[in-house]
Amino acid sequence: MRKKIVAGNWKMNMTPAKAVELIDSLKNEINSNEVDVVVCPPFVCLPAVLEAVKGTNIAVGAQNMHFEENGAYTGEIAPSMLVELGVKYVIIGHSERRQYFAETDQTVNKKTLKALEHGLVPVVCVGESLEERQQGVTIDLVRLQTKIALKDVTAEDAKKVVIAYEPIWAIGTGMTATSAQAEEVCAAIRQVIAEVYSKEVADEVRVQYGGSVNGGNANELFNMGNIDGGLVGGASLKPEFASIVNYK
Ligand SMILES: O=C(CO)COP(=O)(O)O
Repeated sequence: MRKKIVAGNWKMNMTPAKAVELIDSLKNEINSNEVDVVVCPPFVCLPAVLEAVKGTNIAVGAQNMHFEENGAYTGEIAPSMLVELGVKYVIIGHSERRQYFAETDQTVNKKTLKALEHGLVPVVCVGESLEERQQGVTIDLVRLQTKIALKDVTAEDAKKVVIAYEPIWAIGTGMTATSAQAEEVCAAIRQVIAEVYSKEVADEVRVQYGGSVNGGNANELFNMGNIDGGLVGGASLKPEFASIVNYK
């Protein structure tokens, strides 16, 4: 049985002080061991958040990292820097990074490989735009994004990867995908993993849904057979995040 995983992507919000306040308000509400809980603050908030979550079940992720070990990449963060802090997860290839920061399926693949090499769990984001959905290419596109992200990843490593299906049209819009739409694509992601690796690997990989998840819709979404939790944006900045984690 796959353990559910609910992650909060804070995006470019919060300051270290505000981050600690949020963790303090969440930590008494989040105490179940049934769900893996992750918060992904901005880089500068990581030390404060890592300190604040000590003694809780909340793990910490980063929102991005570079695929090189170190070097002349002004403004970038290397995997070893995250590992040394105690970060366990890293979001890779969020649609906002693909859209605004020129990330491609190829850089997503390089980052996925590098994260795994460093023992970080990559949360690889895939998903279609509204135009692509209307063109009927959602499944083809998401299959391709998943395949390229996992190129050269071994079967053992692939089991550790989390895939987040985030339809771009559902992000920050309040237009959540229906549970049937989300389930269809998450099932297709699992199917392509089975084709590339095996059913055994596909059965272990966790596939999240992201896009306007909130306290009201988490329950229905997360109870679908192929949806193993969520990647939450806006609602992860509020105490509501606890009700998403405790969705049952
Ligand atoms: O992009 C998202 C999480 O990575 C989803 O954002 P919202 O939950 O704000 O729609």
